[in-house]
Amino acid sequence: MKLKLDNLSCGYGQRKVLENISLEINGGEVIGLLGANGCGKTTLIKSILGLLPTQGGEVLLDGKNIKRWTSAQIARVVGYIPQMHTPPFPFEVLDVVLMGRTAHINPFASPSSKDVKIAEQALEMLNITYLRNRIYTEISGGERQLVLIARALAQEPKILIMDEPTSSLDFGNQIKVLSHVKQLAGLNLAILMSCHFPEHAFLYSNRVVLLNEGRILHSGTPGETITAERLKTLYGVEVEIVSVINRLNKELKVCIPSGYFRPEIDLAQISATERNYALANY
Ligand SMILES: Nc1ncnc2c1ncn2[C@@H]1O[C@H](COP(=O)(O)OP(=O)(O)OP(=O)(O)O)[C@@H](O)[C@H]1O
Repeated sequence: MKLKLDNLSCGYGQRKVLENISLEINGGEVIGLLGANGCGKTTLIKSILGLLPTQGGEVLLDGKNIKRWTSAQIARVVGYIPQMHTPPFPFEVLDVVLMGRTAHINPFASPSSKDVKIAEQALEMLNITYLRNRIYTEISGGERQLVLIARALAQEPKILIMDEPTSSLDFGNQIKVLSHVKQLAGLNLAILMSCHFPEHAFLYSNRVVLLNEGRILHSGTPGETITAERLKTLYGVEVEIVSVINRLNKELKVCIPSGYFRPEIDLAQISATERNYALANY
């Protein structure tokens, strides 16, 4: 299944946030959406999902304008993991995950034992079976994030859209979740994921889209697209991109801030203002 954005413009009321966004996502691909706070990542995601009216252009799902798909049809193929989610009722975790099955269940039917099994498998896959009977409103932000990912997996979507899926996860869970995302792409899911870390995009995405000043600054493979110069344009900081070889002899790229962390500076050799600046930014 393919998701295509054709010259999409989006924003709020009269206010334009993004324009001329054209992009294609195919099964088997992970696309990383990178950009500074407020550049429009969530706005784009909400516009794709029809949660925000578009201001121009088209969103095409398998070649058909998404406006011509019913919400039930969309829910059967597109999974969405929002940045934050506060449910109005204190549901049990398993019930939250079962909500992912809604589009597959007849309107007045209860979840079948097959649905419960799929929901339990999703919990198991993310190693959070221990949360099964906990109350969703009484677990941590990171745990909720994992539950939302389980809910999206239980939905068995063809396209998965994730808004900063690792934002409240600890270091280990970030790696586990992103590795899992990559595995899902291996099962032919098309995945669009906004993220704040270029290194995550290097490690887990096939393509990267850089958003800046309301447009796509560049898109392409992570290696070709994420450069120190473009990160400076995006985030306003100097970084060095360094290649390292891991123990499996695979080349990995890491981004190291430069200009802010300068242990080589001899504090005795610089002015008081420079010293204060260096110490403040150490
Ligand atoms: N409901 C809204 N009404 C009007 N403007 C909004 C609304 N929500 C967001 N904006 C504005 O739209 C712009 C893009 O916001 P958006 O949330 O898409 O950014 P983002 O890239 O997802 O940011 P972050 O990385 O901080 O999550 C920002 O200038 C923001 O202030």
